[in-house]
Amino acid sequence: MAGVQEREPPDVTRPAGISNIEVVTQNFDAAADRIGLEDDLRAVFRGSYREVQVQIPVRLSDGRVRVYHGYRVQHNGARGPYKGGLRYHHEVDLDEVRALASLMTWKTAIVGVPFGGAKGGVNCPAHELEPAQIEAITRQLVDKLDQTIGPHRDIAAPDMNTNAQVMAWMMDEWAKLHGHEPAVVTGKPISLGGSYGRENATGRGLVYCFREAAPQLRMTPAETRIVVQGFGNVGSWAARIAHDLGCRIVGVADASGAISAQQGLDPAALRRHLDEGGTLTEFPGAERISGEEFLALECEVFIPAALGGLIHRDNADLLNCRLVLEGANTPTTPAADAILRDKGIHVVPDVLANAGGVVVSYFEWVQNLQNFRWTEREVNDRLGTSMRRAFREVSVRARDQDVPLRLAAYQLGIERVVEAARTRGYV
Ligand SMILES: NC(=O)c1ccc[n+]([C@@H]2O[C@H](COP(=O)([O-])OP(=O)(O)OC[C@H]3O[C@@H](n4cnc5c(N)ncnc54)[C@H](O)[C@@H]3O)[C@@H](O)[C@H]2O)c1
Repeated sequence: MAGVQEREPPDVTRPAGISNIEVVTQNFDAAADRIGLEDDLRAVFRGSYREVQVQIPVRLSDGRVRVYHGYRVQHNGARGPYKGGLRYHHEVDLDEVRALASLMTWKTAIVGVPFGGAKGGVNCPAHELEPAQIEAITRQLVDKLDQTIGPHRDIAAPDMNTNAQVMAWMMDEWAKLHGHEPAVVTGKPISLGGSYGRENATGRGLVYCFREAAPQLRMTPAETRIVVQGFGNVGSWAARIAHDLGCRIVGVADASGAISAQQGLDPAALRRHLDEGGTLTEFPGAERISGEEFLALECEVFIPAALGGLIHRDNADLLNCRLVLEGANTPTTPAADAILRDKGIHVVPDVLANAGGVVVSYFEWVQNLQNFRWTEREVNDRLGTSMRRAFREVSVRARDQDVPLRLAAYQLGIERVVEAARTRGYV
């Protein structure tokens, strides 16, 4: 299939002029071509099984009512209950949620957890809203998705601008309608049945992937400089865990700007600085740099952990690293992927690299269903086992077929989902 062309992005540090759904569809088609997936089956997996859109009116502090849209897309449930995060962001729309739901289908299959793929979102400007308004939006969303979600139907988790508190409100609202059932969401606070290790699982999973990839690329933690784009849950935990391993964090960007520190910065101190109300660019001991300088920072590992589409046709050539570990979903467009490949930069794709979150979400769900809590050590060890196995299976496929890890990962994921759907008689 001819690739979808990227439109002109506004500047090199803004997302690409190609949507998440176009990126996911191109990646899916490339893998479907390689495994020779028939056109009729392709049509099933290119679309979603169920898409729900609800209206969420909220009264703001100025007394006006503002109407937001809430979405839940269930892409495919052949391998188990639907599973996927919930994103609050003013740019959320149905196409973005569709793309992220489809990614979840392949991701759960690649790491071997028995879930299907789903995603949800509300197009609200989360940073401008009071906690009480976020709570009201969350409770309305659960009421309106009452028949769509459930512990054996569709289980939500945090994503951009949602957190353990939002999951606690979801669980509480669900309990009013159906009785106490913590397994309806994952990523909950520990006090409400959350799992040890869930909060940092995605970042930890990224570091497990780094540990697998490093020997193949002759890298050692002590000689590894890391640049992190996005310093929220995923980026800040990946930075802290990699720093503990001995890596040097030499650049960080968030929505407010970018900094560099060739001698390395302490990501735990940076997290505290931000939590106490400081801004990234005022962090002591680091130099404020432009978005373009940030992308061009010399390092071994670049970790995109913010929005989709931030590495695209017009800025991929700036990257000055040996390995991209995709913490964010769809951070690299297909055109950028090709540019990175030509530059000899390896990419551990989102569907593998950031799967640690859904793996530990699965562990949390299992613990909730068993009413039994594992220790943090058990959770982290089991996460390591899952990530190592997935990384090795994808690497073997990539090596045997001489294809990039992304293509190999999608092929494995699609094959597993198609097999489950066929065996169940769904297709
Ligand atoms: N939270 C999880 O468990 C999880 C799991 C898998 C994938 N992801 C993906 O990881 C990404 C980040 O998720 P999160 O939960 O860490 O979100 P978050 O809201 O905690 O953090 C997002 C970070 O990105 C920064 N950011 C936003 N726009 C930016 C820009 N243009 N340039 C640089 N930084 C920018 C924000 O300032 C913030 O630091 C998303 O793509 C999400 O889908 C998250």
